[in-house]
Formats: sequence, structure tokens, C-alpha cells
Amino acid sequence: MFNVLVLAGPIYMLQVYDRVLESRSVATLVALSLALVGAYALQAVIDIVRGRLLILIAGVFDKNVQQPVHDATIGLSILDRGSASALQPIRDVDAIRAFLMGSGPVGLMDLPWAPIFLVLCFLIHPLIGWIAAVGALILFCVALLAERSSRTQPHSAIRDGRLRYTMLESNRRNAETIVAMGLSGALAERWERSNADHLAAQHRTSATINGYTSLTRALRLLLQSAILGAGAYLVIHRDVTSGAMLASSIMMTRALAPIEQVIANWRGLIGAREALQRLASDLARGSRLVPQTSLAAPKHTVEVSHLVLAPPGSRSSILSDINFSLVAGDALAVIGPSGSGKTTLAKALLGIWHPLAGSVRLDGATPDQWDPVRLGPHVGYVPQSADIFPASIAENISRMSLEPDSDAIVKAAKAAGIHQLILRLPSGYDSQMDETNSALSAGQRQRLALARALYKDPFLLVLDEPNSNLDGEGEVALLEAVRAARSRGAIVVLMTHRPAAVAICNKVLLLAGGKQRAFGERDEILGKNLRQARPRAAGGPNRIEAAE
Ligand SMILES: Nc1ncnc2c1ncn2[C@@H]1O[C@H](COP(=O)(O)OP(=O)(O)OP(=O)(O)O)[C@@H](O)[C@H]1O
Repeated sequence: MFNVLVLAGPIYMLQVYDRVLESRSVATLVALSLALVGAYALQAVIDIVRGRLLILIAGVFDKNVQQPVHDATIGLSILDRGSASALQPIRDVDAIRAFLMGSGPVGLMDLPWAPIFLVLCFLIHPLIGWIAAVGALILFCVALLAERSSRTQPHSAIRDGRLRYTMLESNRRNAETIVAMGLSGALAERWERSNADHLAAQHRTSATINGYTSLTRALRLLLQSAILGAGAYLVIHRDVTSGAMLASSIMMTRALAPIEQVIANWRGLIGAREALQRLASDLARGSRLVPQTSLAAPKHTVEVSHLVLAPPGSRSSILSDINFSLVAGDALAVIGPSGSGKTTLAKALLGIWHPLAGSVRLDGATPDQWDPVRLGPHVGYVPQSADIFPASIAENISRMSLEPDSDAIVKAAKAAGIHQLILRLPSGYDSQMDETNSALSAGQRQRLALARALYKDPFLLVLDEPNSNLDGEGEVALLEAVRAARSRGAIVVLMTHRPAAVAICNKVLLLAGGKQRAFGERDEILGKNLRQARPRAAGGPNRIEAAE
């Protein structure tokens, strides 16, 4: 509706030429000029409001997708096994928001006005109308051609871009290995190759779009002159006035401007459209259905029945036919050689990976029957690589809670035997961990992760080799924490190679090659199936290994 205001220019021109110059009336000229200033001022205000509206729409879009995008990023990380493509949704949101706040949508909004200006051209004179209509049609065809040729190109550019990003991310993570083993030469060469592919794809896209933009501009200038020429012809034959001739030239410009603007913003439009499609599919893939009914906190049992497990998206199983059950107060030592499936079992118990067959049940319900946010506080997990969030020690122990409980934080730290160590840090519990966690040693990180797992005394503790980096003091604290958890009625599942850790468990599960070799009371299983390895020559820790 507001676009009608852009008619002010042509109407002014028409009136000045046909009325003011004929009547030589300065008063009319002043009145017309004031009206024109008013129309342009209103147009400026409307443009500002429209711009703000688009920013507002972009903001609302952003606000609504942020949480699903965050959750989907986590879901995709699990599905795609930590690949950097899990970050694609947030990049897509940024691309869509940038497009919404740019000049592209304005061109799209103005596009429906193009036919109205064309009709006005016809009203001035059919010849002018036809020239404008044919010109608009040609420009429209150019836009379609641009769409078709650029449709496939950004795909390859995006694929190369993703590959390039993944490569850089992996090099960043492995920086120390790269420096230590002098890998930078070979990796730089690979990076250069991947970069060249990406740039070549981008150049192809830019060249195509630029070509179409230049063609459009030249066509528009030609059409403007054609309209002026046709207008002059009609003026000579006294079919239209000279004011109408100039006004129609302006009208033509107005009719074609949105088409040209859409073509100029084509790449952004295509990019935003693809980002939106990709975002929708990533959100659908990465999000989990959260159950609506909330179950009571688990307190009694963990049952694993005929469990078969494969990595997400795969059907080749890593674990098969695992069966055991535990009751409150039990501690299970999961033992077996490297690669036997201990970590994989931890992922199943925690509901990170879903069973291909069989089930894991806490008090009779599978983990996905709980809202993860509600089940989380009843579960403690120390993963093999104890990753710490870039936040304070207290925030880490309180599981990044927005309402941390100081008493519970200190209690968990004491239980993990890390309280004194934290107090010795310059800012104590408020010491900030950076992204690299370099302020703490591997063993200290493991104890911090244990404190996080113990926060608020969860029912199920899954500790995946939590002692792999611990010194004697750390191991004593760990064993004490397991003992305390058992006596308060928790269930502890401990993946370990260490005899001392097995000794505090009452049950043992022996895995080998993804299969359950034995499960039962500790002494019974150890007597039947295991031999205790001697301390290794280098003075390494005792290990428990499966008998041949
Ligand atoms: N994300 C994955 N995708 C495909 N295979 C996997 C994945 N994670 C683990 N595996 C495979 O599953 C098998 C069991 O691995 P898992 O990490 O569970 O062993 P583990 O007993 O914990 O070993 P370790 O004692 O060395 O930690 C291995 O053969 C491993 O290659």
C-alpha cells in the first residue's frame, strides 16, 4: 500500500511539465513541491518502519529457534558422533537472520508492485505499456535463468565449506600432536587443497551471479532509453504529453527496480532458502520427543535385558545379548579388554545410545520415557575424557545450574576428595576453567568430573574408568565415594581395569568382544573367570584382564 508513494515522483513530473509550465503558475509549483516533500518524508518514515519490522521479525525468528537449535546441536553431535556438522544449524540460523535483516526481503516485498506500475504504463499509452511489459518479462526470464544456474552451485560450495570447516576444527583439536610430530606441512597442503575447492566453487557462483546482475542492469538502462524514445515518438505525434513521456520513464524504473533488486540478492535468497530447509531437517533429526508424563525419580533397580547396541544410524552391533540386573546398593564392576564394549554399555545405561533390540530399564522404565532434564539430576556420569565446561569450578560441579546449591557443591567436592585442592586455587571455587581446561591436570579434571557426578547424590552413577588418571589419594577418594554411594542406596556401575576398584563392587560383569562372558557376584566371577595380572615391569598399575 505504501509503495503508492513512489508514484509521487512521476506525478510531480507530469504535473510540472503539463500544468506548471503551461500555466506558468509559481503558486502551483510551490504547492506541488510541498506535496512532493511530504510524500518523500512519509516514504522515508515508512522505509524506516519497514526496516525495523524486518529486524523485529529476524529477532522473533532467532528467539524461537535458539533453544531447539541448541538441543538439536547436542542431538546431532550424538547422531553424527561429534562431527563438526552438528554446528550447521547455528550457522544456518545466522545466515537466515542476516538475509532477513539485509536488503533482499525489501525487494521481495516490492515485487508485487511491479505489475501495478506496468498497468499505469499501459494507461499512459499502450505502446509504453507493451515496451515495459516485454522488458519486465525479459528481466523475469533472466531472474529465472539466474535461479536455475545458481541452484546447484551453492550446494557444492556449502559441501566444500563444511569439509573445510571440519578439517580446520580437527586440526585445532589436535594442535599439540601436530606440533609434536611435525604434521603441519602435510596438513597445510591438505588444507590448501580443500580451500582451493571451496574458493573455486565460490568464484563460480559469484561469476554467474555477477554476470546476471550486469546483464540485468544493462537491460534496464536500455529499456529506460527505449521508453524515452517511444515517448518522444508519441509526443511528436501528439499522442502523449512530454510530462507523460518523462513520467512513464520514471514509472518503468520503479516497475523494474524490485525485479533488479531480487536478482542482485538472489544468492542471499537461495542461501537463506537452503539454510531454512537444512535447518528444518536438522531440527527434526536432532531433536528428541520429550515425554509429557513425568515419572517418579528412579530409586530401586537397573535392569538390562537382551540388550543389542549399535552406534546411532548403524545396524552393525557392538554389544549383543547383555543381561543383568542391579538393585539399590549394588556396585557393578564392568571389566574386559580394550574395545570389549564397556564405554558402549555406559552409553546405553545413560540413554545416550538407543538399543537396537532389548532394553535398559530404571525402575521398569526405559531412559527415553523420562524427560532428560528430569532424569538428569538422578544420574551421575564420569566419561572417559572428563570434559569440563568453560565456567567456574563451582558451576561445573553444580552441573551448570542457574540456581547452584553451595552446600551440595562443597559436599560433592569433598566426596570426590578435591575440596582442599580447590581451596588452594587463587579463586577457590570461583576459579574459571578455560576451554582447554589447562588449569587442571588430567587427574584433577577426573576428580572434578567425579564431584560433578556426585552432586546432589544421584541414584545411578556410571563411572567410565574414572581412575585412569588418578594418583593414590585420588583413587582412595573415588573408592570412598563409591562406598558412600552404595550405603545410601545408589547403584554404581564402574568400568575399570583396576583390582582395587573391582574390590569395592559386589557384582562383576565380564565383557569380551561385545559379548557378555559372565555376570554375578564378584568373588564367584573372579574365581571362575579372571586371573590377576602381576604389576607390570615398569611399575604400572595392577590390571584385571579376561582369561584366555
Ligand atoms: N561411535 C562409534 N562408532 C562406531 N564404532 C564404535 C563407536 N564407539 C565405539 N565403537 C566400537 O565399539 C567397540 C567397543 O568400544 P568401547 O569404547 O565400548 O570399548 P571399551 O571396552 O570401553 O574400550 P576401552 O577399555 O579401550 O575404553 C570398539 O570396537 C569400537 O571401535
